Amino acid sequence: MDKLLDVENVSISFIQYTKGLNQRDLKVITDLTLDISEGEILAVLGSSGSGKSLLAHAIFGILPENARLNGKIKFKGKELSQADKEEIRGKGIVLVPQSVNFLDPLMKISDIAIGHCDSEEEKKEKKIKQREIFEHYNLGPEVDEMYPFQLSGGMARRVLVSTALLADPDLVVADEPTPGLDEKTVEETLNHFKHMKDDGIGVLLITHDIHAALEVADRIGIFYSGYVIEIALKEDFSGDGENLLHPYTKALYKALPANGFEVIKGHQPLHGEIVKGCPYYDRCDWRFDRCKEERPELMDIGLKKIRCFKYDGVTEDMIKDGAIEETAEANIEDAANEVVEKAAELVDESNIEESAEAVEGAEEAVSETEDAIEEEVAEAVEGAEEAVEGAEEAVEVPEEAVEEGTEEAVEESSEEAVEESSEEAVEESSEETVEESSEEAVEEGA
Ligand SMILES: Nc1ncnc2c1ncn2[C@@H]1O[C@H](COP(=O)(O)OP(=O)(O)OP(=O)(O)O)[C@@H](O)[C@H]1O
Ligand code: NI
Repeated sequence: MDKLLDVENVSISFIQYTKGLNQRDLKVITDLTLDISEGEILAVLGSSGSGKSLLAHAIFGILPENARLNGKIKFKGKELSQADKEEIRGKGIVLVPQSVNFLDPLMKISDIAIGHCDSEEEKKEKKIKQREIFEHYNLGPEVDEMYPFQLSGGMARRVLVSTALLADPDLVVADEPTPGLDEKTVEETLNHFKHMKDDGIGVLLITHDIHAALEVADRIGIFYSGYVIEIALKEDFSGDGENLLHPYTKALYKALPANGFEVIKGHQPLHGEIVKGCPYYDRCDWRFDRCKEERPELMDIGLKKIRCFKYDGVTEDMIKDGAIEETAEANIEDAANEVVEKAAELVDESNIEESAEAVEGAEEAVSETEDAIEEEVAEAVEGAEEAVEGAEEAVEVPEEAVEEGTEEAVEESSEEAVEESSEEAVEESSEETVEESSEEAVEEGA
C-alpha cells in the first residue's frame, strides 16, 4: 500500500496581540506527525477546540490569515506548497468540511457539488453522477436548486459527503462528518467511508466521537493538548486496553460506558498554557522526574506511534512477544531508583547535625545578648539620671548669682553649665555604654 499523506512535525500557531503591541504565539498544534496509506482510514480523535479542523485546513491550504504553519505536508511523497494545495484541492484530496459555512453561499447545491467543468459534455456527465449519488443519500431533485442556508443539519451533512465523493479523490479528509445525524445516517455515512477505503481511497477521519472512530478506522491517532500522543491500532482498543500504550489512551478507553465510565482526573492543558515537559505530566500515574523537564518525542513502534518515556527502547518485536510491559516497568523502576538515590545524596550533603548545633548556638547567643543589653541599658539610665541631677544643681548656682544682681554671671554660669554638664553627661553615660556593651555581647554570643 502506497503512502498518500505524510504530515511531518506540523505546528500551527496564532499571533496574538496582548496588552499594547505585545505579540505572542498561541500554539494550537505542536509537532504533529501522522501518515495515511491507500485504502486506510486513520481517525484523529481529539476534544473540542484541540485543533482538529485546523489540521484539515492546513492540509487544504485554507488556514486563517493570522495562522502560522510549520512542518511538512506531503501528498504521494511530494511536499505540498500553498500553490500545490490550491491545485490539488477538490481533485486529489477533498475535504468534507465541518459545516456548510464552507460552501459558497451564493451557489446552488448542485452547482457546488458538480464543481468546475471544462466542457458542456463533462458537465452533463457529472450532473448524472451527482443525481445518482445524491439520490443514494436520499437527497431529492429539489435539493439541487437549494442554496446552502436552506439545508437542514442532516441534509447538509449528506450534501457534504456526497459532494466529496463526486470528485473521485485519492484522499478524503472528513472533519466531524457525523454530529447532527440520526443513528441510521451515521451508520450509513460511516459505511460510505468503508466503501471509499475498499476502493483504495485514504480517509482521514477527524472526530471527537470515539465510537465512530472505532467503528471504521484502521488506526486511531490521539490528540492531547495539541500533540499526537499515540497512534494505536483499532484492535488495541479491546479487552482491558492492555495493548494501548499511553496512559491517556488507556484512560480514554476505560472512560467508555462499556468499560466502566472511569473518570479521568485533572485537566488537559489548553492552548497558551506553557508546559515544559510531557503535556500529560500532571495527570500521569507513571511519571518520573524526566517527564517534568523533557518532552518525549513521538516514537515509531511498527505501525504504532507513542510519545512517552516509559517506552524508551521498546521495539515492535517486544510488543509481539509481550515483553513490552517488562521493558516499560524496568524504565519506571530505573527512574524511581534514580530519585531515591538523589534524595539520599541530598540528605548526606546537608549534614543535619552540624546545622542543628549551629542553630542552637545562635539561639544561645541571641538570648545572652538580650540579657546584656537589658543590664547595660539599666546602668545607662541610672547614669543619665545622675547627670540630670548634677545639671539641676548647676542651675541652682546661677539663681544665687541673680539674687546678687549680676546678669552676666547668670548667663555664663547658668546656660553653659547646663548645656555642658547635662548633654555631655547624658551622652557619655547613656549612648556609649549601650552601644559598646550590646555590641560586645552580640559578638561574644555569636
Ligand atoms: N482564526 C483564529 N485565530 C486565533 N485562534 C484560532 C483561530 N481559529 C482557531 N483558533 C484556535 O484554535 C483552536 C482549535 O480550533 P479548531 O477549530 O481546529 O478546533 P477543533 O478541534 O476542530 O474543535 P471542534 O471539535 O469544536 O470543531 C481553537 O480553540 C481556537 O483557540
Ligand atoms: Ni472542528
